[in-house]
Amino acid sequence: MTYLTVYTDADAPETLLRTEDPAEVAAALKEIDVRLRHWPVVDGLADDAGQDEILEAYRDQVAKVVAEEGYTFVDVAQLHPDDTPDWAERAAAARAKFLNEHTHDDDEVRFFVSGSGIFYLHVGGKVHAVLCEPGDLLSVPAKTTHWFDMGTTPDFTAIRFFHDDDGWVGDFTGDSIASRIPDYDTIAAGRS
Ligand SMILES: CSCCC(=O)/C(O)=C/O
Ligand SMILES: [Fe+2]
Ligand code: NI
Repeated sequence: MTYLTVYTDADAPETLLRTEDPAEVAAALKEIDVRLRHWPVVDGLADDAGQDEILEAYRDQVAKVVAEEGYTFVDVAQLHPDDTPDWAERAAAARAKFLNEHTHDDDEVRFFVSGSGIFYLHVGGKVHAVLCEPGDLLSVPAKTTHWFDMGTTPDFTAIRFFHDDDGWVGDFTGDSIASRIPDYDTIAAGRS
């Protein structure tokens, strides 16, 4: 279930809202032109399922979004804890890639197949921290300033939709706001 926390973007951010109520979450996101939909989760997909198997499992839903919204490239981003010696290093590098505020020329449309992660949407003096979980399809308009935190122990699989065949391209704003807002680990731990 999606968990939304809203903060002010002040030097000392204040919490304005915390909710898991689906209607409240959807309404708060609609105010900033962000769309949240839900797809039934396909059972039985292993963490080590490959991209083709994942896309096949959601073939009909993906095809509908592609047809309706004109995406030309769809991929799967995923990271799950393993016992390889370089896991901690790879996890930290993957986390760091998205951890500073950035924009995209394309929409950010992501479907959570498994695990979780938080999209922080910085709009109109507020930061909406959207903790996405399996079944959540989040659509963020192009140019929205945002960042993403997968936490110190990343564990997620997400389908991503692009209008650009180059896939993920981010423009970093240089704003340090991400360092002032509670991170994934803090928000997840404080969720009651
Ligand atoms: C959960 S998908 C990986 C993160 C990503 O694609 C993005 O653009 C974060 O801002
Ligand atoms: Fe992004
Ligand atoms: Ni996992």
